[in-house]
Amino acid sequence: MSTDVLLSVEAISKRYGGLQAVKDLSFDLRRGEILGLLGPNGAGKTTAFNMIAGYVRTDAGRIVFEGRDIAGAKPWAVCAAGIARTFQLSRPFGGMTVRENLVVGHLEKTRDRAASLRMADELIDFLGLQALADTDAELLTAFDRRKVELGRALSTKPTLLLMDEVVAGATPQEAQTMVGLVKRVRDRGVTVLIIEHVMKVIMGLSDRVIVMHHGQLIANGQPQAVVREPHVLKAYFGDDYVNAAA
Ligand SMILES: Nc1ncnc2c1ncn2[C@@H]1O[C@H](COP(=O)(O)OP(=O)(O)OP(=O)(O)O)[C@@H](O)[C@H]1O
Repeated sequence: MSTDVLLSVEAISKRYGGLQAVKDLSFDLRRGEILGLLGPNGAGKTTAFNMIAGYVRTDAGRIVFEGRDIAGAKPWAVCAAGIARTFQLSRPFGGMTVRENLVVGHLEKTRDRAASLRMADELIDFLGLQALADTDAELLTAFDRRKVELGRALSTKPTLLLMDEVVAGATPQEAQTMVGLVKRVRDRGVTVLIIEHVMKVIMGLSDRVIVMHHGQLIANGQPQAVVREPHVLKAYFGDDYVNAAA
């Protein structure tokens, strides 16, 4: 892993009416790392994520990607700059096969149909979806739809991939498969920022984790060390847990 900073989030904030969803959030993402974003429900993770992806406008702060401030850029411009995302709820295009779903994102960038088809087949192999390549994506299991979702994000050839809860509702075996896939995504040279509730998954996957609580960053470091910090335990489990553990 290099120490080269790919993304620098600098004091971003977002308020919804009386609620400060994200407050002065700053962190760096190094090229080639898998960074886990943790935090209890309502901590502001999805809002922060959506600000980076251009789906939510920042009230303040800068989001510097490859040296350029992209705060306020529209989702398509963020994608064109090299940032792709997956959604919590996978929504492949129905009425289109798995292969067609994977062609679309790439075709938008290149307009080269032959190259897009080659790339789709390469992604189908990568994701282990060979047997389902010609199946309507709407007919897939929830987990296979998630794989297609990942494939669609990868089809745009991102430098940075933002992943939102990729193992929600998955069986332990499926979660294991997804962890392996995300590691191989990184091995392809893609940097990953991942929101995940399942602690075991994030611990096994992340090079580093950051923790949000009430819209603010409360921890940043090695997964094993961060989850032992008393204020992180308190944010997750409340005072009783910390007192009981003491
Ligand atoms: N569009 C919105 N309008 C008003 N309030 C919002 C909006 N989006 C999020 N919020 C509020 O902002 C706070 C942060 O929400 P956010 O979804 O970012 O948290 P989260 O950490 O992703 O939570 P979860 O783990 O439950 O997905 C919450 O209190 C939420 O209710």
